[in-house]
Amino acid sequence: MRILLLGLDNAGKTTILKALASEDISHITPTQIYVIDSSDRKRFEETGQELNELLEEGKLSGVPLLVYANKQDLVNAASEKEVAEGLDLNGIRDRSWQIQSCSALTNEGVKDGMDWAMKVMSSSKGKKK
Ligand SMILES: Nc1nc2c(ncn2[C@@H]2O[C@H](COP(=O)(O)OP(=O)(O)OP(=O)(O)O)[C@@H](O)[C@H]2O)c(=O)[nH]1
Repeated sequence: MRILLLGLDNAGKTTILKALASEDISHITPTQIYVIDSSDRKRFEETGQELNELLEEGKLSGVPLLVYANKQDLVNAASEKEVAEGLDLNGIRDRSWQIQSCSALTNEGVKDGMDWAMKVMSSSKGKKK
């Protein structure tokens, strides 16, 4: 049971981990979770490039991807749709993926992302070697 929690510096990974610590995540299997600081638009291109490199990593091939559009509590946060467009997520065709807006600070949306991860992993159980 493994989750990769990735993202640029300052995206909110540690804060999401802390938010998740109060949730039951004992049933999660390999899922890639990518964290975006939705308020930091000038780094969308950089974070998109990093994500694309990860998607090309052979060891992560086919691994479901959850993108947390974090820091939604900030007034200047980009919406889920804007983040998806900024990172060209609609071009991802080789795996299940989902974007989830959240605020690790207020805990909003964090569990919804995990619920998706659990659902997608339980439905793909047995399909992987
Ligand atoms: N407003 C707001 N701030 C957040 C949120 N999540 C994280 N932060 C803040 O953003 C900063 C970076 O958060 P971290 O959780 O340390 O980010 P990280 O991705 O672990 O950063 P690195 O250790 O640099 O890789 C901290 O000041 C957090 O308090 C959020 O949802 N909303």
